[in-house]
Amino acid sequence: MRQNLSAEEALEAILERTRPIAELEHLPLASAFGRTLGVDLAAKVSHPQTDDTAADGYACLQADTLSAQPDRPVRLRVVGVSPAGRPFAGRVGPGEAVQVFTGAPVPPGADALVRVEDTRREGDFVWLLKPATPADIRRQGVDLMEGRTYLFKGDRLTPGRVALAAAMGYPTLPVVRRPRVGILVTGDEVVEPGQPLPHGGVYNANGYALTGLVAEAGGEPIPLGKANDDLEDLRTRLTQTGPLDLLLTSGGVSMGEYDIVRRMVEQEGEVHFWRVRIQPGGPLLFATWQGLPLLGLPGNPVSAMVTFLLFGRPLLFRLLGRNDPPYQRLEALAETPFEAHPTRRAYRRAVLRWEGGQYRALSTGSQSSVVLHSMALGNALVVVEAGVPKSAGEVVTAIPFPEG
Ligand SMILES: Nc1nc2c(c(=O)[nH]1)N[C@H]1C(S)=C(S)[C@@H](COP(=O)(O)OP(=O)(O)OC[C@H]3O[C@@H](n4cnc5c(N)ncnc54)[C@H](O)[C@@H]3O)O[C@H]1N2
Ligand code: MOO
Repeated sequence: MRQNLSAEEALEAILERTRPIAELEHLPLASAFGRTLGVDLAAKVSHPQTDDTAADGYACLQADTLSAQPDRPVRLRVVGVSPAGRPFAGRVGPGEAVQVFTGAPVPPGADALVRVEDTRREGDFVWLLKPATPADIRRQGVDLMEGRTYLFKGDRLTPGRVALAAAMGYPTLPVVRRPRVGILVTGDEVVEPGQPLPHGGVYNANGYALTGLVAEAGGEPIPLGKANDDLEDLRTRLTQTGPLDLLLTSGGVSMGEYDIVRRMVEQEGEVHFWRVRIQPGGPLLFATWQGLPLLGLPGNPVSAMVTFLLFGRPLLFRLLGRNDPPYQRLEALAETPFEAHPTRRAYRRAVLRWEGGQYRALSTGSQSSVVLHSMALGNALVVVEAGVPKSAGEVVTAIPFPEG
């Protein structure tokens, strides 16, 4: 078992043991938002399918119209009308024009367009007050070329990408099956909200934090309830589940004799690492137990959430095969000091706001791992390297919390 890893070493150890899920599901477009595309997708059609018009007006031969001016308009004979979806069947010849509407294919023979506001209609004729130009012709394939790949395996399906898949002709999309993530909280003292709180008890916050974080990261949260500080209870709850891709536990990973998650995986599994040089989240544990990866998150609510963001979310992204980074980093101006830890990298909770053309980071106050309200009040972590405190006015690196 490796111990006291840096955050980078811990992340690498997790990712090198995690393979993307190969199973795909085929979903209708409207159900695919937020999912991860499972294959590269090539356009089934070109868009525009053929050269078409970008404006309402008259299509004609540019050469006929070069001398047109408001006081010396050029007259053309209108030989047809073509709305979008109804191409003109004939051919435009010299001295002729076809009235077209936005999205109509450019009539054969025509090479330019004049907008309707630059014309005057008179019966079967139209007066052009300006020369026609090709500027309002949209070229075939300027958006999509048939056969070319525009969406890639691992792309998160944003509204723009689902719309593009629709434009490319796909009614359904192959998406990666969501990772099934079992979530187990541990601790004799942990009580469900709604129950009376016994002396020394604490309401289960972590189970809900992790359910939300897993769903937001693209996983399927599977709550496994709570195990008491008892090996048998823990084992039973972790085995009475359907198939899972990952086990997340909260609590029971530090030094105490009741730290049963750690004891169980030490006895019955393979511990890949325990303890990372970060704060909060120092006691983080990663193991394989009964063939399943198990990420043992520390019980303090802030520690559980921060370690999920830094390690659990990248693990889920790897299972999904996602292309985008699991979290962003940006620079911000510290508005308050951010304390360092002497030997570990600290992740301080902060309120990040955009003002005066830059991000500014303000500490949420007490940085104790028990202060869960710092996660509700704050919207980012400020990274403080070991032994290097940040003063107000310095530039810091911030990791915004993912939306959702
Ligand atoms: N002697 C040492 N003690 C501790 C160390 C250490 O290095 N040496 N590390 C401390 C750190 S740092 C952390 S973080 C915690 C992590 O401990 P565990 O993961 O074993 O967690 P527990 O002891 O079970 O619980 C810690 C804390 O969190 C509360 N908790 C637990 N589950 C929930 C839940 N579902 N919802 C809300 N709150 C929860 C629990 O009541 C405890 O207060 O260990 C330190 N100790
Ligand atoms: O690291 Mo513990 O995670 O400080 O509370």
